[in-house]
Amino acid sequence: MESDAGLAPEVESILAAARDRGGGGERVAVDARSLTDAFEAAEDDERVPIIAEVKPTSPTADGERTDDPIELAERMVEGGAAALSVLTEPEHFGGSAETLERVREAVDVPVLRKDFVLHEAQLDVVAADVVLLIVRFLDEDGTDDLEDLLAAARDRGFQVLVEAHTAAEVERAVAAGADIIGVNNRDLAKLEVDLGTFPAAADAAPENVTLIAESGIGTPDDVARMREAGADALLVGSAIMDHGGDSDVAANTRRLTQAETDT
Ligand SMILES: O=C(O)c1ccccc1NCC(=O)[C@H](O)[C@H](O)COP(=O)(O)O
Repeated sequence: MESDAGLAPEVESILAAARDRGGGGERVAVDARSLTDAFEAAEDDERVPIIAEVKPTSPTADGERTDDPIELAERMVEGGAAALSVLTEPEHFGGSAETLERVREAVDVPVLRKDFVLHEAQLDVVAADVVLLIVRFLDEDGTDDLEDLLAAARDRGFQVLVEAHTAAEVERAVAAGADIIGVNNRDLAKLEVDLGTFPAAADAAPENVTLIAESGIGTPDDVARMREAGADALLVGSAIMDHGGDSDVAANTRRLTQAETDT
């Protein structure tokens, strides 16, 4: 990859580790649980479609959550999560492929693999229902192209969440053929969160794209703001995990999944 000028040191470190990480071995073949069906089921049940993230820690977290990730995942589903996201990045987020595998066995909702995939071989690490591809970190020297990775992921049976941060990146994702696009409110260059990001970028996506608002969402008011701006679903980590605390992740999830029904 070219120079990472302008990236926060933590992000440079994440990308350096991702470049060094190899792939799995055997080619993965997935019979994926449908993410859009899970969102529809949540809507039918009057739950806000939330992807709750099992994220033991992160460069911006206030501490670590050391409870059993499988129990956390099960409690998130009890709280109404339509889907789960599991960090598999080990060095900065405390994740692992093994955790994802165990979570996916323990729950029946779709599971997103959250990692920094730069090369096709890195898709062959673990079966998940959805994989993440981040526009900003692809199409650079030393990484595979977004289009090629999207096709390689679909060939293996994965659904693909393509992550953007600006309207231009949403357009890039659409041009590459993405049908599920996340707009990250966290600027991955500087690690700053601005909830104005999703509303500013969402209009660049056509109607037929499933749009997910990511990061920095913590309250029912934040849920309302993202939904009014066109979010079909929301990805929430820190506010549910309560890093450094020990609050009930089922209650934390329920507060957001019930945001449109509680008065
Ligand atoms: O969360 C971080 O600190 C972080 C740092 C560097 C790169 C990526 C990072 N997060 C990835 C994510 O997109 C979030 O885990 C996800 O959207 C949930 O965000 P939040 O609800 O704010 O925990």
